[in-house]
Amino acid sequence: MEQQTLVVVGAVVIRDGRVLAAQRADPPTLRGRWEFPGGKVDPGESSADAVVRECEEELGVTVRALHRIGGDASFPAPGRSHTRPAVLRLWRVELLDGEPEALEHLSLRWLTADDLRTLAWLPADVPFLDQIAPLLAPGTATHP
Ligand SMILES: Nc1nc2c([nH]c(=O)n2[C@H]2C[C@H](O)[C@@H](COP(=O)(O)OP(=O)(O)OP(=O)(O)O)O2)c(=O)[nH]1
Repeated sequence: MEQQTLVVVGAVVIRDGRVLAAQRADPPTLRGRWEFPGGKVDPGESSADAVVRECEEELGVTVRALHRIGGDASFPAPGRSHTRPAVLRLWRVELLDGEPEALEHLSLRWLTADDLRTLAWLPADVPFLDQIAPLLAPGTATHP
């Protein structure tokens, strides 16, 4: 039987020329790697709704989904979902209320264009960096 694709959404939050990156706490194999905050789309949920929900759960903030950035990037599905195809889908979001906090991550950083390449990203995120860099201020952040 054909398996339904697992869609993971990531939120691209940009403020003052910097994009928010989040450092994973788990699972142990991914701990310490960087990603865009987000997670799996629930059955029957739109990816836009999922990115809003995940920002509330993981960062404690209210956002509005604006538009997608790039296409779907395939990656090996996590954990017990490994027999299903999986894709990462990024949404640019607008921060409406709250200050992002690392409620489920090890840490958060606001990155300039030059900072972007210095982190150990999850592999599926790397192809998106070329599309995100032009949206950011150049230079290295003095306040990580
Ligand atoms: N959130 C997020 N996950 C990513 C990115 N890139 C990437 O490969 N992934 C992978 C890591 C995980 O294997 C999977 C997302 O799983 P997750 O554990 O964050 O999902 P979730 O928040 O729904 O968690 P859970 O309910 O299953 O515990 O997608 C990214 O930029 N953001």
